[in-house]
Amino acid sequence: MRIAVGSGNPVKRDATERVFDSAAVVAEPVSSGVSEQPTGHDETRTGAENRALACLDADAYDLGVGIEGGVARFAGRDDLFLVMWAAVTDGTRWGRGTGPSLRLPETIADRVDAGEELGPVMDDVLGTNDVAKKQGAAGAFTAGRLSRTDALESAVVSAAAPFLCDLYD
Ligand SMILES: O=c1[nH]c(=O)c2ncn([C@@H]3O[C@H](COP(=O)(O)OP(=O)(O)OP(=O)(O)O)[C@@H](O)[C@H]3O)c2[nH]1
Repeated sequence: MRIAVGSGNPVKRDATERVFDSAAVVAEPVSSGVSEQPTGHDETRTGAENRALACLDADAYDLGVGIEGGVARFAGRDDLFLVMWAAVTDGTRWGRGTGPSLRLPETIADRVDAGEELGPVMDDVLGTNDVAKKQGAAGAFTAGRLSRTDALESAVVSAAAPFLCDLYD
């Protein structure tokens, strides 16, 4: 079984390795086909699906895993959340799932609403470099209690459910 994860970001590979046999996981950086900072669940989910399919096809893998971070509001509410979607496919069957949603502090939400990408905004606010490849916004907002790898692991294992449980067949 060979499994591709469609990103060069090490936290996405780590999250995928926690769910599947780690020796089988290969990082394949691919395009998400959506904007750098996806907005809304639909665009974020589409980015995860595009990555899963693109990396599956990159080198005849058995499973492709796509992970996408985005920002989204819930119906009728003003506050903006960091959300994360994962998709898993073998080319025929699909699994999709989300990780936790974390409310963005207002000053950060305002900058993302104005068009900035969350990762660079977080680096600017925290005085860090590439925080999205380390603890992530999730780690910063939870004082290290929930790293980005932890959060993305939840999304990947949720998306993997149809490949883990025969009730979906
Ligand atoms: O889901 C997340 N959990 C986090 O804790 C987190 N911290 C920062 N970000 C940022 O959210 C944007 C979209 O993420 P993203 O998945 O499209 O891209 P990425 O740049 O991280 O990786 P990739 O494009 O190389 O695969 C990017 O600006 C990331 O920096 C997070 N996203």
